[in-house]
Amino acid sequence: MDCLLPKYYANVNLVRSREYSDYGCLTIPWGNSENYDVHSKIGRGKYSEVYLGKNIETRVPCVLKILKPVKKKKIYREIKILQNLQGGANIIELIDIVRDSISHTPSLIFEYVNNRDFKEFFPTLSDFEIRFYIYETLKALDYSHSHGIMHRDIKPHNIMIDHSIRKLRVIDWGLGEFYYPNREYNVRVASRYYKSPELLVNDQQYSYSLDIWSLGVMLAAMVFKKEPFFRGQDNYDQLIKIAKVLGTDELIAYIEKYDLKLDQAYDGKIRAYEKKVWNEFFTKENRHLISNECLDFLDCCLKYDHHFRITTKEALNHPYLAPVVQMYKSIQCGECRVAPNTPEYA
Ligand SMILES: Brc1nc2nc[nH]c2c(Br)c1Br
Repeated sequence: MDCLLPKYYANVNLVRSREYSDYGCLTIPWGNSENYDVHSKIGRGKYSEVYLGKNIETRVPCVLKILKPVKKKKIYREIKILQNLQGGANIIELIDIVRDSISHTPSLIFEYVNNRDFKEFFPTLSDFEIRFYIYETLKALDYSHSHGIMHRDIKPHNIMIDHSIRKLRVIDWGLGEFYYPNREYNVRVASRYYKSPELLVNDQQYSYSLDIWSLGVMLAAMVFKKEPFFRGQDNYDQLIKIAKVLGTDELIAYIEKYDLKLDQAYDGKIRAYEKKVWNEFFTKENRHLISNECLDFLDCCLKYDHHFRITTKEALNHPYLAPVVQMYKSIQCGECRVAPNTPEYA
Protein backbone atom coordinates (compact mmCIF):
# COMPACT_ATOMS: atom_id res chain seq x y z
CA MET A 1 0.00 0.00 0.00
CA ASP A 2 1.67 3.22 -1.08
CA CYS A 3 1.77 5.59 1.86
CA LEU A 4 -1.15 7.95 2.06
CA LEU A 5 0.16 11.32 3.21
CA PRO A 6 -2.07 13.99 4.76
CA LYS A 7 -3.64 16.22 2.12
CA TYR A 8 -2.14 19.32 3.75
CA TYR A 9 1.03 20.19 5.68
CA ALA A 10 2.70 16.79 5.06
CA ASN A 11 6.15 18.26 4.51
CA VAL A 12 6.22 21.46 6.58
CA ASN A 13 8.89 20.09 8.93
CA LEU A 14 11.03 18.88 6.03
CA VAL A 15 11.24 22.33 4.43
CA ARG A 16 12.08 24.08 7.71
CA SER A 17 15.49 24.18 9.36
CA ARG A 18 16.31 21.13 11.49
CA GLU A 19 16.48 23.46 14.48
CA TYR A 20 12.72 24.12 14.17
CA SER A 21 11.69 20.63 15.23
CA ASP A 22 14.88 19.50 16.95
CA TYR A 23 13.93 19.97 20.59
CA GLY A 24 16.99 18.10 21.79
CA CYS A 25 19.08 21.23 21.86
CA LEU A 26 16.98 24.00 23.30
CA THR A 27 18.11 27.30 24.72
CA ILE A 28 15.70 28.20 27.49
CA PRO A 29 15.58 31.89 28.36
CA TRP A 30 15.09 31.20 32.09
CA GLY A 31 13.09 33.85 33.92
CA ASN A 32 13.07 34.53 37.64
CA SER A 33 10.56 32.60 39.79
CA GLU A 34 10.75 35.44 42.35
CA ASN A 35 8.70 37.55 39.93
CA TYR A 36 5.57 35.48 40.58
CA ASP A 37 3.27 34.92 43.53
CA VAL A 38 1.60 31.51 43.63
CA HIS A 39 -1.99 31.57 44.87
CA SER A 40 -4.56 28.77 44.49
CA LYS A 41 -4.31 25.41 42.72
CA ILE A 42 -6.64 25.41 39.69
CA GLY A 43 -5.76 22.15 38.03
CA ARG A 44 -3.58 19.07 38.10
CA GLY A 45 -2.72 16.44 35.57
CA LYS A 46 -0.50 13.43 35.05
CA TYR A 47 2.45 15.65 34.23
CA SER A 48 1.85 18.92 36.10
CA GLU A 49 0.15 20.92 38.83
CA VAL A 50 -1.44 24.19 37.76
CA TYR A 51 -1.80 27.28 39.95
CA LEU A 52 -3.33 30.70 39.62
CA GLY A 53 -0.70 33.32 40.35
CA LYS A 54 0.26 36.94 39.85
CA ASN A 55 3.19 38.85 38.52
CA ILE A 56 4.48 40.52 41.69
CA GLU A 57 5.38 43.78 39.95
CA THR A 58 2.43 44.26 37.59
CA ARG A 59 -0.15 42.34 39.73
CA VAL A 60 -1.36 40.82 36.44
CA PRO A 61 -2.87 37.34 36.99
CA CYS A 62 -1.08 34.43 35.37
CA VAL A 63 -1.09 30.63 35.43
CA LEU A 64 1.87 28.67 36.71
CA LYS A 65 2.18 25.14 35.33
CA ILE A 66 4.65 23.37 37.61
CA LEU A 67 5.91 20.36 35.66
CA LYS A 68 6.33 17.06 37.50
CA PRO A 69 9.79 15.56 37.03
CA VAL A 70 9.40 13.75 33.71
CA LYS A 71 11.88 13.01 30.93
CA LYS A 72 13.74 16.21 30.01
CA LYS A 73 13.03 15.44 26.36
CA LYS A 74 9.28 15.70 26.96
CA ILE A 75 9.65 19.02 28.80
CA TYR A 76 11.85 20.41 26.00
CA ARG A 77 9.33 19.19 23.40
CA GLU A 78 6.46 21.08 25.09
CA ILE A 79 8.56 24.25 25.40
CA LYS A 80 9.78 24.04 21.78
CA ILE A 81 6.22 23.53 20.51
CA LEU A 82 4.92 26.46 22.58
CA GLN A 83 7.77 28.68 21.34
CA ASN A 84 7.09 27.71 17.70
CA LEU A 85 3.35 28.40 18.04
CA GLN A 86 3.51 31.68 20.01
CA GLY A 87 1.38 34.39 18.45
CA GLY A 88 -0.74 31.87 16.54
CA ALA A 89 -4.53 32.25 16.59
CA ASN A 90 -5.95 31.11 19.96
CA ILE A 91 -2.68 29.51 21.04
CA ILE A 92 -2.15 29.96 24.80
CA GLU A 93 0.51 32.63 25.43
CA LEU A 94 3.69 31.41 27.17
CA ILE A 95 4.83 34.40 29.22
CA ASP A 96 7.88 33.00 30.98
CA ILE A 97 9.80 29.85 31.93
CA VAL A 98 11.21 29.72 35.45
CA ARG A 99 12.97 27.07 37.46
CA ASP A 100 10.96 26.40 40.60
CA SER A 101 13.22 27.45 43.48
CA ILE A 102 12.28 24.37 45.56
CA SER A 103 11.69 21.52 43.11
CA HIS A 104 14.09 22.88 40.47
CA THR A 105 11.70 21.53 37.84
CA PRO A 106 10.73 24.04 35.18
CA SER A 107 7.51 25.97 35.62
CA LEU A 108 5.74 27.44 32.63
CA ILE A 109 4.04 30.81 33.14
CA PHE A 110 0.99 31.36 30.91
CA GLU A 111 -1.53 34.13 30.35
CA TYR A 112 -4.61 33.62 32.57
CA VAL A 113 -7.98 32.79 31.01
CA ASN A 114 -11.06 33.23 33.21
CA ASN A 115 -12.36 29.80 32.24
CA ARG A 116 -15.57 28.14 33.53
CA ASP A 117 -15.84 24.37 34.00
CA PHE A 118 -17.02 23.06 30.62
CA LYS A 119 -19.43 20.61 32.30
CA GLU A 120 -21.48 23.58 33.52
CA PHE A 121 -20.66 26.02 30.71
CA PHE A 122 -21.09 23.95 27.51
CA PRO A 123 -24.77 23.07 28.20
CA THR A 124 -25.60 26.81 28.30
CA LEU A 125 -24.36 27.46 24.76
CA SER A 126 -26.67 28.30 21.82
CA ASP A 127 -26.36 26.76 18.35
CA PHE A 128 -24.39 29.79 17.09
CA GLU A 129 -22.12 29.88 20.15
CA ILE A 130 -21.17 26.19 19.67
CA ARG A 131 -20.35 26.89 16.01
CA PHE A 132 -18.35 29.96 17.09
CA TYR A 133 -16.17 28.07 19.63
CA ILE A 134 -15.63 25.13 17.25
CA TYR A 135 -14.48 27.69 14.67
CA GLU A 136 -12.11 29.34 17.21
CA THR A 137 -10.68 25.92 18.17
CA LEU A 138 -10.14 25.07 14.49
CA LYS A 139 -8.21 28.34 14.03
CA ALA A 140 -5.73 27.17 16.68
CA LEU A 141 -5.55 23.65 15.20
CA ASP A 142 -5.07 24.94 11.64
CA TYR A 143 -2.28 27.22 12.88
CA SER A 144 -0.65 24.31 14.74
CA HIS A 145 -1.01 21.80 11.88
CA SER A 146 0.29 24.37 9.33
CA HIS A 147 3.35 24.66 11.58
CA GLY A 148 3.87 20.89 11.47
CA ILE A 149 2.56 20.17 14.97
CA MET A 150 -0.17 17.77 16.21
CA HIS A 151 -1.74 18.58 19.61
CA ARG A 152 -2.73 14.93 20.41
CA ASP A 153 -4.80 15.76 23.51
CA ILE A 154 -7.77 17.80 22.28
CA LYS A 155 -10.64 17.64 24.79
CA PRO A 156 -12.83 20.21 26.60
CA HIS A 157 -10.36 20.30 29.55
CA ASN A 158 -7.75 21.75 27.19
CA ILE A 159 -9.99 24.43 25.65
CA MET A 160 -10.02 27.49 27.94
CA ILE A 161 -12.89 29.92 27.28
CA ASP A 162 -13.58 33.34 28.84
CA HIS A 163 -17.16 33.70 27.58
CA SER A 164 -17.50 37.32 28.74
CA ILE A 165 -15.05 38.38 26.05
CA ARG A 166 -15.59 35.42 23.69
CA LYS A 167 -11.91 34.46 24.16
CA LEU A 168 -10.75 30.86 23.52
CA ARG A 169 -7.28 29.41 24.01
CA VAL A 170 -6.03 25.87 23.35
CA ILE A 171 -3.78 24.79 26.22
CA ASP A 172 -1.63 21.85 27.32
CA TRP A 173 0.71 21.11 24.41
CA GLY A 174 2.51 18.53 26.58
CA LEU A 175 1.49 15.66 24.28
CA GLY A 176 2.15 17.69 21.12
CA GLU A 177 4.52 16.28 18.49
CA PHE A 178 6.12 17.26 15.18
CA TYR A 179 4.64 15.49 12.13
CA TYR A 180 6.94 13.70 9.70
CA PRO A 181 5.65 11.64 6.71
CA ASN A 182 5.72 7.88 7.30
CA ARG A 183 6.92 8.23 10.89
CA GLU A 184 5.42 5.78 13.40
CA TYR A 185 4.07 7.48 16.52
CA ASN A 186 3.18 6.32 20.02
CA VAL A 187 -0.53 5.46 20.16
CA ARG A 188 -0.68 6.02 23.94
CA VAL A 189 -1.72 9.66 23.54
CA ALA A 190 -4.95 11.67 23.96
CA SER A 191 -7.48 11.06 26.72
CA ARG A 192 -9.58 7.90 26.57
CA TYR A 193 -12.98 9.34 25.56
CA TYR A 194 -11.29 11.40 22.82
CA LYS A 195 -8.95 8.70 21.45
CA SER A 196 -9.36 8.12 17.72
CA PRO A 197 -9.71 4.66 16.12
CA GLU A 198 -6.10 4.71 14.85
CA LEU A 199 -4.88 4.95 18.47
CA LEU A 200 -7.19 2.13 19.55
CA VAL A 201 -6.17 -0.29 16.77
CA ASN A 202 -2.48 0.61 17.05
CA ASP A 203 -2.18 2.31 13.64
CA GLN A 204 1.04 4.18 14.41
CA GLN A 205 1.30 6.02 11.10
CA TYR A 206 -1.25 8.64 12.08
CA SER A 207 -1.11 12.39 11.53
CA TYR A 208 -2.83 15.72 12.21
CA SER A 209 -6.29 14.18 11.67
CA LEU A 210 -6.11 12.65 15.14
CA ASP A 211 -7.00 16.15 16.45
CA ILE A 212 -10.02 16.35 14.10
CA TRP A 213 -11.47 13.11 15.54
CA SER A 214 -11.13 14.50 19.09
CA LEU A 215 -12.78 17.77 18.00
CA GLY A 216 -15.64 15.79 16.41
CA VAL A 217 -16.19 13.83 19.62
CA MET A 218 -16.25 17.09 21.60
CA LEU A 219 -18.78 18.60 19.17
CA ALA A 220 -21.03 15.50 19.32
CA ALA A 221 -21.10 15.80 23.12
CA MET A 222 -22.01 19.51 22.86
CA VAL A 223 -24.81 19.27 20.28
CA PHE A 224 -26.38 16.01 21.57
CA LYS A 225 -25.85 17.09 25.22
CA LYS A 226 -24.21 13.71 25.94
CA GLU A 227 -20.89 14.19 27.76
CA PRO A 228 -18.76 12.22 27.02
CA PHE A 229 -20.20 11.06 23.71
CA PHE A 230 -18.23 7.77 23.68
CA ARG A 231 -17.76 6.59 27.27
CA GLY A 232 -15.37 3.63 27.19
CA GLN A 233 -14.55 1.82 30.44
CA ASP A 234 -11.04 1.17 29.10
CA ASN A 235 -9.19 1.54 25.80
CA TYR A 236 -10.77 -1.66 24.41
CA ASP A 237 -14.28 -0.70 25.45
CA GLN A 238 -13.64 2.73 23.94
CA LEU A 239 -13.50 1.19 20.43
CA ILE A 240 -16.61 -0.89 21.18
CA LYS A 241 -18.53 2.25 22.18
CA ILE A 242 -17.46 3.90 18.90
CA ALA A 243 -18.47 0.80 16.88
CA LYS A 244 -21.89 0.79 18.54
CA VAL A 245 -22.52 4.20 16.96
CA LEU A 246 -20.50 4.20 13.72
CA GLY A 247 -21.11 0.50 13.00
CA THR A 248 -18.77 -2.47 12.69
CA ASP A 249 -18.69 -2.77 8.88
CA GLU A 250 -16.66 0.41 8.28
CA LEU A 251 -14.34 -0.43 11.21
CA ILE A 252 -13.54 -3.86 9.73
CA ALA A 253 -13.09 -2.28 6.29
CA TYR A 254 -10.55 0.19 7.78
CA ILE A 255 -8.66 -2.55 9.65
CA GLU A 256 -8.52 -4.83 6.60
CA LYS A 257 -7.54 -2.04 4.19
CA TYR A 258 -4.33 -1.31 6.10
CA ASP A 259 -3.82 -4.87 7.30
CA LEU A 260 -4.09 -3.75 10.92
CA LYS A 261 -4.25 -6.34 13.66
CA LEU A 262 -6.95 -6.09 16.33
CA ASP A 263 -5.61 -6.84 19.81
CA GLN A 264 -6.80 -10.32 20.88
CA ALA A 265 -8.57 -8.56 23.76
CA TYR A 266 -11.25 -7.72 21.17
CA ASP A 267 -11.80 -11.38 20.19
CA GLY A 268 -15.53 -12.00 20.20
CA LYS A 269 -16.16 -8.54 21.65
CA ILE A 270 -16.76 -6.72 18.38
CA ARG A 271 -20.16 -8.00 17.40
CA ALA A 272 -21.83 -6.78 14.24
CA TYR A 273 -23.20 -3.36 15.18
CA GLU A 274 -25.42 -1.47 12.76
CA LYS A 275 -24.30 2.11 12.00
CA LYS A 276 -26.72 4.31 13.94
CA VAL A 277 -28.47 7.25 12.32
CA TRP A 278 -27.86 10.50 14.12
CA ASN A 279 -31.57 11.12 14.83
CA GLU A 280 -31.40 8.30 17.40
CA PHE A 281 -29.62 10.90 19.55
CA PHE A 282 -32.18 13.69 19.07
CA THR A 283 -34.04 14.81 22.18
CA LYS A 284 -36.25 17.82 22.83
CA GLU A 285 -33.39 19.32 24.90
CA ASN A 286 -30.82 19.15 22.06
CA ARG A 287 -32.93 19.50 18.91
CA HIS A 288 -32.31 23.27 18.65
CA LEU A 289 -28.55 22.66 18.38
CA ILE A 290 -28.77 20.16 15.51
CA SER A 291 -28.87 20.99 11.81
CA ASN A 292 -28.13 19.03 8.63
CA GLU A 293 -24.85 20.90 8.21
CA CYS A 294 -23.93 19.99 11.80
CA LEU A 295 -24.57 16.28 11.14
CA ASP A 296 -22.60 16.47 7.90
CA PHE A 297 -19.71 18.16 9.78
CA LEU A 298 -19.77 15.34 12.36
CA ASP A 299 -19.70 12.72 9.57
CA CYS A 300 -16.64 14.48 8.10
CA CYS A 301 -14.78 14.44 11.45
CA LEU A 302 -15.82 11.03 12.78
CA LYS A 303 -14.45 8.78 10.05
CA TYR A 304 -12.64 5.57 11.10
CA ASP A 305 -10.05 6.00 8.36
CA HIS A 306 -7.99 9.05 9.34
CA HIS A 307 -6.85 9.54 5.72
CA PHE A 308 -10.40 10.53 4.78
CA ARG A 309 -11.21 12.82 7.69
CA ILE A 310 -11.82 16.52 6.93
CA THR A 311 -8.72 18.69 7.45
CA THR A 312 -8.66 21.89 9.55
CA LYS A 313 -8.58 24.07 6.41
CA GLU A 314 -11.57 22.25 4.87
CA ALA A 315 -13.41 22.30 8.22
CA LEU A 316 -13.02 26.09 8.49
CA ASN A 317 -14.85 26.31 5.13
CA HIS A 318 -17.58 23.79 5.99
CA PRO A 319 -21.22 25.08 5.73
CA TYR A 320 -21.73 24.36 9.46
CA LEU A 321 -19.34 27.24 10.25
CA ALA A 322 -20.57 29.59 7.50
CA PRO A 323 -22.60 31.68 10.01
CA VAL A 324 -19.38 32.35 11.95
CA VAL A 325 -17.47 33.29 8.79
CA GLN A 326 -20.39 35.57 7.87
CA MET A 327 -20.29 37.19 11.32
CA TYR A 328 -16.58 37.97 10.94
CA LYS A 329 -17.17 39.37 7.45
CA SER A 330 -19.92 41.66 8.73
CA ILE A 331 -17.60 42.93 11.48
CA GLN A 332 -14.85 43.61 8.98
CA CYS A 333 -17.19 45.56 6.71
CA GLY A 334 -18.46 47.46 9.79
CA GLU A 335 -22.01 46.34 9.00
CA CYS A 336 -22.80 45.32 12.54
CA ARG A 337 -24.73 47.79 14.70
CA VAL A 338 -24.01 46.30 18.17
CA ALA A 339 -20.61 45.71 19.73
CA PRO A 340 -19.47 42.24 18.63
CA ASN A 341 -18.70 40.96 22.11
CA THR A 342 -22.11 41.62 23.66
CA PRO A 343 -24.69 38.87 24.26
CA GLU A 344 -27.12 40.59 21.82
CA TYR A 345 -24.52 39.97 19.14
CA ALA A 346 -24.17 36.21 19.36
BR1 LIG B 1 -2.43 27.21 30.64
C1 LIG B 1 -3.86 26.94 31.77
N1 LIG B 1 -3.94 25.75 32.35
C2 LIG B 1 -5.00 25.53 33.15
N2 LIG B 1 -5.35 24.44 33.84
C3 LIG B 1 -6.48 24.71 34.50
N3 LIG B 1 -6.90 25.96 34.25
C4 LIG B 1 -5.98 26.50 33.41
C5 LIG B 1 -5.84 27.73 32.79
BR2 LIG B 1 -7.10 29.10 33.08
C6 LIG B 1 -4.77 27.95 31.97
BR3 LIG B 1 -4.56 29.61 31.13
